[in-house]
Amino acid sequence: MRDADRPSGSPDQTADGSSLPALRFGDVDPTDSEALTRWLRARVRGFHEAEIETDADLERFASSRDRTLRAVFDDSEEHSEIPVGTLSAWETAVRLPGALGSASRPVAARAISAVSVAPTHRRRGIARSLITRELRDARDQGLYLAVLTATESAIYGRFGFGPATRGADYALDTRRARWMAGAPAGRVRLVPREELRSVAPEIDAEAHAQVAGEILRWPNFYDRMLGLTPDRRGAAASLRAVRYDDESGRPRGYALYRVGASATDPREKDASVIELVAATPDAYAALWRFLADLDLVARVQVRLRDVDEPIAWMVEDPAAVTKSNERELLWARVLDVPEALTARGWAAADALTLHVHDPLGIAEGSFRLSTDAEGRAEVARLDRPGGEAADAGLRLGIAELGALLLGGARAETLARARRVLFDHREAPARLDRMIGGERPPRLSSVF
Ligand SMILES: CC(=O)SCCNC(=O)CCNC(=O)[C@H](O)C(C)(C)COP(=O)(O)OP(=O)(O)OC[C@H]1O[C@@H](n2cnc3c(N)ncnc32)[C@H](O)[C@@H]1OP(=O)(O)O
Repeated sequence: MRDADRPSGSPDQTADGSSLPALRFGDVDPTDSEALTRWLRARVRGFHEAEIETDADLERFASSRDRTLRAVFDDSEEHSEIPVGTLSAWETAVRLPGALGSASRPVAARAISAVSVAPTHRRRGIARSLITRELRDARDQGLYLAVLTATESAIYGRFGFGPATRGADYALDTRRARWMAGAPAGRVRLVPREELRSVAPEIDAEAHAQVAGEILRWPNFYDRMLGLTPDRRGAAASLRAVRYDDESGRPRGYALYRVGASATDPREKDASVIELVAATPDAYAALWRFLADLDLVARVQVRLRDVDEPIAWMVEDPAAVTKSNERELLWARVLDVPEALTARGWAAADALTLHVHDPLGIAEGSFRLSTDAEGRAEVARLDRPGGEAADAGLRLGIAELGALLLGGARAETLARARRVLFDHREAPARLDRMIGGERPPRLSSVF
């Protein structure tokens, strides 16, 4: 490779271990458009997506310019300027549960995405090396949590990620929708999509504070969601936006939807909801009623909602609502146990010992978790594991702790699955009471 062809950025070191010879790990400068394009070509190749050919294709990945782009290069390749491995990372805020009854708390976390390896280089440990480095780097930067959404759920448990939120899809049969309560007093207005751009982040912030699990959405997220970016303009032509204003005229919710031919019956139409965000129960009810009342529409379909979405309780006939495709979405990886446990709010005062195993050795240890009636926790590292564990102690992996942290999994269930082991039978239930669980955590977007 000629020097001029060398990828920009600064490959930092040779790969670790003899299993990865001739590979260089380095960061790509996202402000160098040629280097960024090469990185993106590797990324789309890894995900089997269409090649990057036009500026509009590049625009699809505009958020990459604000991220740390990791790359692995193979100098023995003919086109060695194109990475054989990619990973992107950025600092985000994830919402952890607040103390009982209070708002969820945004805490800093490393978000990881775009993990891909060239089809020619799979199963040689490249992804393992990229992910392990990223987790250690995040911990060294003082972050105590890493998060991702996965394409395949079998991959990330081995790196200490636990499934932390679950979501489900719903369909409402509009012909069977008879409402249990009267219509809210506010107003639903059809608005140009551009108009939602300024209010959507505010409504999101209010709605997301009511649940754990959401991550901070980035500016380009809104532009793309609303169809305002060049690559989305065509598809956005059929996108409609509505906003709900409460009685005082304050925007409290919005929905984005499109009406199209039904997948199940060509004579009918479905409303597919791209986004429905409600900061109040009135906003939620009004937006659903608006969607269900749309002429020509036989079904309203929504994706990635709560696992116990209220819509089924709003209609007389619960069978008018079909739930499907329940699945995990956010994966959480604890990098520092005391910091992560003290960052969330707790629901009951108690004390337990946790013996945490970490296959990567990043956050391993034994800890005494004490919570008080105000929802605060103190966590002490135990120097002599075992010595203080005469009381109820629990043994669990770091992935199980990640699943429990946001309240999306129950220690009792994990104990029955033998993924949480206990000295005293009541210990898992005590941990569950401390964790609480007013509303299951939820993430509404893939990243
Ligand atoms: C957060 C995100 O970005 S999610 C997106 C993930 N990327 C994709 O789905 C794109 C298509 N797939 C790929 O590019 C690659 O196959 C990757 C990134 C999933 C894996 O890359 P590889 O370099 O082959 O993985 P690597 O060799 O490091 O394997 C790491 C471990 O994961 C396991 N693994 C890798 N892929 C899979 C899979 N698809 N299903 C189950 N296990 C897997 C390996 O067996 C290995 O296990 P071990 O270390 O315990 O023995």
